[in-house]
Amino acid sequence: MTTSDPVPRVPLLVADGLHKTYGLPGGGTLVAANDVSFTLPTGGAIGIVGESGSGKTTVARMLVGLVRPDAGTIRVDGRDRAAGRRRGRRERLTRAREIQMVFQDPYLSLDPRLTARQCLTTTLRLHEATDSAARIEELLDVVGLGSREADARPHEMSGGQQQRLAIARALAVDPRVLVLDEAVAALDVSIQSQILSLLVDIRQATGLALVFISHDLAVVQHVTDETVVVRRGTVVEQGPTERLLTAPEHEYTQLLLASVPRHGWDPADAVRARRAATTSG
Ligand SMILES: Nc1ncnc2c1ncn2[C@@H]1O[C@H](COP(=O)(O)OP(=O)(O)OP(=O)(O)O)[C@@H](O)[C@H]1O
Repeated sequence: MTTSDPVPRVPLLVADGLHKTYGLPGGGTLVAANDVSFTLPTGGAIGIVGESGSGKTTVARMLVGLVRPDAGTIRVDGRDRAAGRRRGRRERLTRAREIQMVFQDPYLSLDPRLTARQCLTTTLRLHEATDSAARIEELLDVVGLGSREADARPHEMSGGQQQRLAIARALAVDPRVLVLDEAVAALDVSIQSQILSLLVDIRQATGLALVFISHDLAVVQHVTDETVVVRRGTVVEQGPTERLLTAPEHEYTQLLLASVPRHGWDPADAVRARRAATTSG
């Protein structure tokens, strides 16, 4: 795995000034995303990192169209994703093909009644794509699922196998961008690394661009070139992932880094970093 492979510079995805405020049940409002902007080149990979509640999922859901921004635009290949919102089924399918999402909990996102093969067939038919046996075998092969898993239902698979199927389902429609929201957070570390290296391989083989969302800077480093650090809905730092890991400028990024357990790690460092980040607001 490497974070230094050259990527083409053509902007594929441009998120500009995304803003989202939620109404709270007891009255009042909460700003979950405040002027969030970033650019993803064709075949690039960007991380969105922050602690729980920092607004990462809100940004992910805006990208795929599950949450409507109050302000801001999302463009893929220069085309505003909000433009086709009110049009028909074909337009919706086109939009879905641009950006696909993989969620944290594959079990909840998969239909429990369908085998892996049936899941992929259903997705391909929905998108009016070729649902040939060869295409399904190809997708299963890309994510490393064998013939046993092909005929298994989600409850007969491990968490890692379920997440592989969720990735295969997302890839089935040949998306330009894959958004992964805490996609490895629920998996144990050895399975996490398998899925991360699978993503790196897929990106290299297909030129698929990735938006990789995680609370964990250590995880993001394996798959991304650039990272956006979000705190309470606001971008506090953004730059090459390697630079953020070696020379983080903002106290909050320093806190995230200090919180990653590693060789010689002292939890007291994380406590000190949190104190510094809290003092700085
Ligand atoms: N539908 C909603 N209505 C009201 N508040 C919401 C809604 N969705 C999210 N929030 C709030 O917005 C803030 C950002 O939530 P979001 O899920 O985007 O953060 P996150 O960084 O993805 O956190 P996590 O990693 O825990 O999922 C949180 O304070 C959350 O409670």
